[in-house]
Amino acid sequence: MSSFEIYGGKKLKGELTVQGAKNEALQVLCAPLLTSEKVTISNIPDIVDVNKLIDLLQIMGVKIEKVERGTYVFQAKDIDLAYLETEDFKKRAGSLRGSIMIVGPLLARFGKGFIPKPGGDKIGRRRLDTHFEGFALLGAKFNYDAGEHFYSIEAKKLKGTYIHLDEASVTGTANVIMAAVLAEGTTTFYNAACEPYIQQLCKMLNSMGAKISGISSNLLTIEGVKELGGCYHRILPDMIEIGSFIGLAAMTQSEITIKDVSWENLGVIPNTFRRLGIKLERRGDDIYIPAQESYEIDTFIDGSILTIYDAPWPGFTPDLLSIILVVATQAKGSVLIHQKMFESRLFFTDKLIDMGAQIILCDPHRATVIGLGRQHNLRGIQMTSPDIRAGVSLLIAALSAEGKSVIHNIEQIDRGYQDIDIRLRNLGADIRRVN
Ligand SMILES: CC(=O)N[C@H]1[C@@H](OP(=O)(O)OP(=O)(O)OC[C@H]2O[C@@H](n3ccc(=O)[nH]c3=O)[C@H](O)[C@@H]2O)O[C@H](CO)[C@@H](O)[C@@H]1O
Ligand SMILES: C=C(OP(=O)(O)O)C(=O)O
Repeated sequence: MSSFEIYGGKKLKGELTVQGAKNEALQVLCAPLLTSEKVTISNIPDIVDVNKLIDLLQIMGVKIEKVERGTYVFQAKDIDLAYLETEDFKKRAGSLRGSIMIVGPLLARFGKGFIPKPGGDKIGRRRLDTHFEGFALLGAKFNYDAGEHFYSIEAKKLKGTYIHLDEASVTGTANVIMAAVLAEGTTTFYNAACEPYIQQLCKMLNSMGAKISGISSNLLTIEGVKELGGCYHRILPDMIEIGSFIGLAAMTQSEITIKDVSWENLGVIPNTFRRLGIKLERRGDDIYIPAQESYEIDTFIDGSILTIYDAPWPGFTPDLLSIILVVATQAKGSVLIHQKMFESRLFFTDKLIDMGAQIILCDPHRATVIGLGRQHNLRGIQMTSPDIRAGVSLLIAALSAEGKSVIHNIEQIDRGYQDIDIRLRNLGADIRRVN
């Protein structure tokens, strides 16, 4: 297990280039399974989860050619369906969340799909009902082996229909869309998730020949087509990484420019950080964050304490709430953080409390942060990263803290942040990877 050793309290300065979005990559990497033609994808982040999915696709029979770092050509001509019932498949596919999205394309093109209980962050219950309810409405039969935690699904033919999912699941929506594009007839899909990840997937599928309308809304109309062809697709910059960098700049009182962020795809993210009192400017397609001695949390209009909570897009993404929470620990004022979607994502606050932060964990979903307003600094400690976003939040806390911190289990951070230690060192951070 590797660790980061950090000596905090240094102001950083410089420019950061954003990697391609992890959660978009995990979706669009599954789309080449829908065609026998070549699909080129660029801006693929070089991170553990994405590389695991690329390896899995290759073992399944997809021909993969690396053009350069971040750009690959995929061709799914001969897929080894028998491999999907092996122990090796179960082990590999079960080690990340994104593997679940191979099921929709496999079902649509080959009439069957298999998946073990997928991995990903242990941040609370993460059900898959929406995925399989959607497939079942399209006419598929599914079977769940509770002993083996193994899902199998089958359909001779998928038929377009009206689908209204009970919740706007991100990966569930991606999966059902990829099944519906090759179904016979029209699918009307209501309560679809519409994160930029999904919008990007839909645009990519349309350039492969699919007929999806309503993109960026929660009502999609998908006219099934007989087959799809190749395309070129470029992944957007990772909005979660962008939010993490805004938090990093504020916490470490650093002047940082985040390059080429694709502003129009950031939704409420910049304004949510502004509500913590953080100054940030739009400069072309960059975000400029000046060095700020202090920042003060807004209140609601009536003077009551601000609440920041997650919601499906266009609401605030749950993946940035841990970052918001850590940034609030050094603000002036108080804020209630309400993590509605996941019930185990706020437990990392005990580490921040050990570092000297003032936080009341009200229940598994809610934490009140009473900002220190720089009255005193956080202090470095030894800690273990429980999940990807808590991991980066602890990293930001450590970079702002006095003295030495050690963060263990950084595999969690490597799952989603490419070369994070190298990029931080380029800004002047004192961070070292120890194996
Ligand atoms: C690989 C990937 O893309 N992972 C993302 C994806 O996971 P994933 O697609 O697994 O998450 P889902 O969108 O299915 O749902 C996440 C959780 O939120 C709850 N929920 C969801 C929708 C809703 O309207 N109400 C509600 O309460 C679900 O019950 C579930 O517990 O979306 C999550 C929610 O944005 C992100 O945290 C993950 O980073
Ligand atoms: C929860 C996350 O990832 P995953 O769904 O892959 O576990 C995340 O990216 O914050």
